[in-house]
Amino acid sequence: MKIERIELGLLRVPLKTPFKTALRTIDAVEDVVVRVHTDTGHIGHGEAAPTAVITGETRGSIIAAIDQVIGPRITGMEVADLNRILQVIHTSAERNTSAKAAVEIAVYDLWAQLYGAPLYRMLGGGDPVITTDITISVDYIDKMVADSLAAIDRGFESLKIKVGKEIGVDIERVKAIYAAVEGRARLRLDANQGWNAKQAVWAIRALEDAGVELELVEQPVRARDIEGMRYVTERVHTPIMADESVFGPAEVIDLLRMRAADIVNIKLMKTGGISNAIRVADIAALHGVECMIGCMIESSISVAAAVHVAVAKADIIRKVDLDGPSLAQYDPVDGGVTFNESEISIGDAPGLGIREIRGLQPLTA
Ligand SMILES: C[C@H](N)C(=O)N[C@@H](CCC(=O)O)C(=O)O
Ligand SMILES: [Mg+2]
Repeated sequence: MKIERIELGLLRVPLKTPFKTALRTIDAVEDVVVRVHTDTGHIGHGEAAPTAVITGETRGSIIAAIDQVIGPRITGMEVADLNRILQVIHTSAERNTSAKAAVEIAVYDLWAQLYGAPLYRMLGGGDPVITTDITISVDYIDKMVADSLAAIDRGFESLKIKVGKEIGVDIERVKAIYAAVEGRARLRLDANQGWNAKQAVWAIRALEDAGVELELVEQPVRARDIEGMRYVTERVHTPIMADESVFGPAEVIDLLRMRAADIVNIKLMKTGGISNAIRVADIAALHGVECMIGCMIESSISVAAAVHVAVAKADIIRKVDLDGPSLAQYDPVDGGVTFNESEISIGDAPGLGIREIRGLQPLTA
């Protein structure tokens, strides 16, 4: 099975409600889809989310990186030579992690198809059913309480509450949600870099003192402020999770050596795909640190790949934030992984199992 050409498309799926964080507001999945064609007629699927505020990538930069840099280098290569292809993808450019992720995911999809097995089995196997949390956007307090209760009605038992705006209001937001859902859902907070280190310690201690039980607080301070991450981690009881501070293996080694977080959030769009996601998980495990697997605003193409990784690395990846498809108005993918609110399950189809993507706008051939 040889790679013949790479086709790019644009996918737009409106969200049920605008997704609001301390970093941005967005109302649709607007991702670049990769279809890697082979001489056997098999097609591998991948997806890249342009999240400029986190990875620095835009739709244009992703298209250019794949079309002009990564694509031409892997064309003609044998899918069976997976490790060589991965090396070419990762040495073809610095950064551009979402562009690399999209191509890597498509190549892994083909590699598993080549051997006729679902991808998670090729990655080591596991129980093909997992449970995700859902994100509650930062908003007015009453709206966040109502959204949290609606999520519980949909069957979600774990809520990821976005904060990181007006710190005093953040504390009130979390107290109000906790009072409304206590005993019915676990709460995780994600400040998306919105606080500084002293503010974070103050806010988290205020919540601890008020008896609010939090499973974790994600990325309280600026991505580059690793000292700040350590400052917060050392001073609060609540576990602190690194998200934007950690992209790939090198950052996770530095961060964990400094003991600057208790948990690591792995995202394929930050690691550059599956191979480094597995490395990050293994490095975290060596440090005795557990991981979450998360996503950007992505559809069920790239999130499916993250699900396969989550299943295969379930011993280390103990928390799941793969709610992209649940936030979207519909699932544009036929086949693949089944996203049924909080429950996500993988079938027996080879690779990612994607048969068709509805509404894909072709870009190049
Ligand atoms: C969608 C997921 N639950 C999430 O919150 N992901 C990111 C933000 C993604 C984005 O802005 O696209 C996170 O910070 O964890
Ligand atoms: Mg986050």
